[in-house]
Amino acid sequence: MDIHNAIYISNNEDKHQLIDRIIDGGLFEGFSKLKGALFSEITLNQFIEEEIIHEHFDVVTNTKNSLQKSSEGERKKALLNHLILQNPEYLIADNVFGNLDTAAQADIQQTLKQLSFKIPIIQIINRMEDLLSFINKIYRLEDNSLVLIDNINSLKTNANNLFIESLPKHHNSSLKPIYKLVTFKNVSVKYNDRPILNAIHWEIKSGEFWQLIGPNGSGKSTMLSMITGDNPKAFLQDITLFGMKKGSGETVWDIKKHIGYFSSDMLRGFMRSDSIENMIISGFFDSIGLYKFPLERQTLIAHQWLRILNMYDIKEKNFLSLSNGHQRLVLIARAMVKQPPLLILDEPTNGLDDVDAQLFIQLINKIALESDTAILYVSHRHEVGLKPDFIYELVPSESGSIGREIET
Ligand SMILES: Nc1ncnc2c1ncn2[C@@H]1O[C@H](COP(=O)(O)OP(=O)(O)OP(=O)(O)O)[C@@H](O)[C@H]1O
Repeated sequence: MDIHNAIYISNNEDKHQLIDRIIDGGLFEGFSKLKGALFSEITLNQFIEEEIIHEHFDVVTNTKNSLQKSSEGERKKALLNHLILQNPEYLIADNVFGNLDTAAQADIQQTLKQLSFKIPIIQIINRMEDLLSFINKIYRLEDNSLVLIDNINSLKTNANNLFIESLPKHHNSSLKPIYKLVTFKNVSVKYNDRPILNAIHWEIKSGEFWQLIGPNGSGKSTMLSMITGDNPKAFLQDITLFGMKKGSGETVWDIKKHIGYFSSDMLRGFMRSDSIENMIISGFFDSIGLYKFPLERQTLIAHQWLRILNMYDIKEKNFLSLSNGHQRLVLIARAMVKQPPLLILDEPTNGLDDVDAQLFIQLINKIALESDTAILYVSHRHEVGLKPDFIYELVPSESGSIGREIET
């Protein structure tokens, strides 16, 4: 019946403006008269804000939790069901698979396919592998107009190896070397009597590169929050972090000084205007944006990172003027300047386009190869080119997820 369109955009394009133009009917004729729905993280964030302000929730998840307390996957499924119930006359589907595991992807794909028999769907994509099977036409934006793409392969680009400079040599003498960074012994967690993690035994040692995988809701974020010190449930467990037994009087700062952290959510709502250079230096102070005066040594290390990223010449530029992909590279440098024993990357490529995702992966592999920092990379997506040493998988069961190490 209907024609289903996709628009391929890079991280340099203004997605909000694009969505507004679709809704106004400026890109596809007749849409201004129809009632549309937007399946996007933009809509999800609006509902989450509503929940916070009004303390009631409109969108109900499978587990009957609020969106705030739900996993990313649960949120997306709940949002799509909610939107369909509003009987839209067309749907804009943006970053459909971001943060979804394989089973949830198949589920959402199936729901959208059913919907495509009834209403037109416009998909906004920045990863070609995310293209929905029923899409008839693919466009890209050129000078604000849509240009039809005849050959998908013409979009495939290779990010060349751009990070040539070596990483700064070891200099962080304030932390004593620790071999076992994270030890979980028999860790089990429940929320409201619902078992989430079941007897997890896991260890991350110095310099190791781990990927943590598991379907939506299996407890990956829960595991991370117990490492970063943000989850009170960790106090009841046998967990040792950076040589300190959990609950032995350690402060959150004792833990955080060992960790560099990046998540694709970090910049949500970030508006502060600061230079790229200051953004990197702020990693020494665990702030986002610079509020203190740096030491000369700290500035020099930040300059080394600017050269690695090929951004030295633009170091005075406003961080916010960079593309989303380049902002993430800067935030990795920010997380790395203090040479943390552990770098945590939580769904780091969510929302990146193909080229920027390749660049990002290159930088992470380089850090794994050239530094003593251990890496914990949490993601559903199998990233082509990512080279972890070990994979830890959470496998859900009635009595909570069990963990196992699988072949890389
Ligand atoms: N504070 C909380 N109160 C109640 N339930 C919670 C809370 N935090 C998480 N949960 C539930 O625990 C389960 C595990 O959530 P978690 O976010 O750790 O999973 P995940 O593997 O990170 O999922 P995703 O990949 O979808 O982000 C989910 O079912 C979630 O709804």
